[in-house]
Amino acid sequence: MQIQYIYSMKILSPQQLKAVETQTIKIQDVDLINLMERAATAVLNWLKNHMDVSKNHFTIICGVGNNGGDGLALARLLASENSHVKVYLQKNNNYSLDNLTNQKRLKDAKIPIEFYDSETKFEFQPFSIIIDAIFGYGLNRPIEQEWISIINQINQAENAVVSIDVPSGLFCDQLNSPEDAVVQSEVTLTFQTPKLALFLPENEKYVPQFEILDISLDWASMESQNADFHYFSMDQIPQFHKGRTVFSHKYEFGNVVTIGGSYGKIGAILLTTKSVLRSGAGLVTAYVPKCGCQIIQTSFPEAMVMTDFSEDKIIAFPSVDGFDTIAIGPGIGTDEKTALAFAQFLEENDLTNKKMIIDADGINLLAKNPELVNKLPEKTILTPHNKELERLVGNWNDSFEKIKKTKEFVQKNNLIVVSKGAYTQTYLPNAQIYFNSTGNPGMATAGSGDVLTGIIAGHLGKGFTAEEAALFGVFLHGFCGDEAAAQIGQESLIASDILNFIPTGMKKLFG
Ligand SMILES: NC(=O)C1=CN([C@@H]2O[C@H](COP(=O)(O)OP(=O)(O)OC[C@H]3O[C@@H](n4cnc5c(N)ncnc54)[C@H](O)[C@@H]3O)[C@@H](O)[C@H]2O)[C@@H](O)CC1
Ligand SMILES: [K+]
Repeated sequence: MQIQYIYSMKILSPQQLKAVETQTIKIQDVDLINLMERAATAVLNWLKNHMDVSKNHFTIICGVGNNGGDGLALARLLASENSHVKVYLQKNNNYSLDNLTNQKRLKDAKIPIEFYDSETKFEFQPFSIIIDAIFGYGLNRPIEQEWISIINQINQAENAVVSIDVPSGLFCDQLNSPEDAVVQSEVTLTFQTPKLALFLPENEKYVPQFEILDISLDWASMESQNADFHYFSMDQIPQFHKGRTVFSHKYEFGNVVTIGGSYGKIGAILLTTKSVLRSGAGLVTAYVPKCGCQIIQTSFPEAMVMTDFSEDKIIAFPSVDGFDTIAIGPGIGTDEKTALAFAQFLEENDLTNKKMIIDADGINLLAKNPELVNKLPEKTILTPHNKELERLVGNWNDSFEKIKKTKEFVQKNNLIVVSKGAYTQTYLPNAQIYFNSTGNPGMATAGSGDVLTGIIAGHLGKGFTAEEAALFGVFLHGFCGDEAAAQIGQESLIASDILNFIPTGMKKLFG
């Protein structure tokens, strides 16, 4: 089978989307009305995959532009599937051309349209699904005062709300102010490529989840746009598969050392070390305080163990001469002696050709002594939580400030930062930022980050570049967490489950 390699899905601005739309129309020799029909059909198909549309009632609230046009076209398609539809359209004399065309098509199909204005009181039937098609990416100012009651009625209704393309009132690439009126969707069905706003924690109440619907916009036109933000999803996976051959031996897949653990926190470095090997690396050695030796040897015989001469914490780092990949941090603690040993390690070793990942308390040790950042080998991967990241780059007031500060930090120091959370953000030194597509809230659990560190270290060992290991490691971690959640649910998911599902996840991805 010929595998089509796709490097990334670009996250485009409204202006870029408009440009892609125009180029698609030209290249594919179609009209906008055809793209609108594709969009409405994609929404219809999504609905059909999730429910029996003929047994459902839909209240479709349309605006005056092309988002509204999508809603009108959807109303016609749903009616032809014998759904019950109630169509509301904003009273106006400035409709877009294709909105007008779809109004006519509804009239021809004898589907009534009820016009609303700012005074209208909607009567939502119980259980009717509200389709929000008021504004899409064309929003260029906050929704005006007089229309706020329309949005409020949607938000206050008990009904489920599905937003088309973007929740109405939400800006695609800037933050709304908290007092703006924005539709709170259950799910947003966004066309072709996700919009930046959908990833930002500030917008969680408007977009708790989204799905991307393919409407076959011209791929080359999308690729030709300059974008700083990308979405890393299934499409990028095949290129990351580096398989084994019959003559492969363990020394080809890296020699990784994991350095961490302290009394009471040996579990963290154990999870990391196991994940390294489960990810397909050849050899792994855990470097732990003496108290960790027996624990690791007993529960994970495949690992080698070296011990510090201290019983309960690391106070001297090992020689890393024979290792190509170094993972530092899980369970290591922030004791003064450990901090000193860490500083000495970075200052006295030539790490130029080493691949390195630092997590958890390793990051806190760095933050305590910020000039140590200069001693890290290039493209060292740091995997902080927000609190740990703040210690490195300073506080931020909103997502855009976080993005700016982290981007500067990464570029200045030639590092990679994996900022963990929903849609984990990976910042590459070339200023590109990737949002991850896998994972679930059940993975916000103790030890989950330790598993991620091991997965990334394992892939570094296997010969992935730092960029590949970070992006794919984050994806795989989320993917295995999703597999685990599918089997055992999110609520009781623990980090060992993510680890135990690495084989299932890898097999599912690569066969
Ligand atoms: N991406 C694509 O290629 C396609 C997009 N389509 C749809 O087209 C939408 C974009 O359509 P439009 O550009 O017509 O824009 P919208 O339908 O989002 O908005 C309509 C118009 O309202 C005006 N407006 C903006 N902010 C306002 C405010 N606060 N109060 C009152 N009026 C305001 C603007 O002039 C804007 O053009 C997408 O979101 C999507 O739903 C599809 O129809 C077809 C293909
Ligand atoms: K919308």
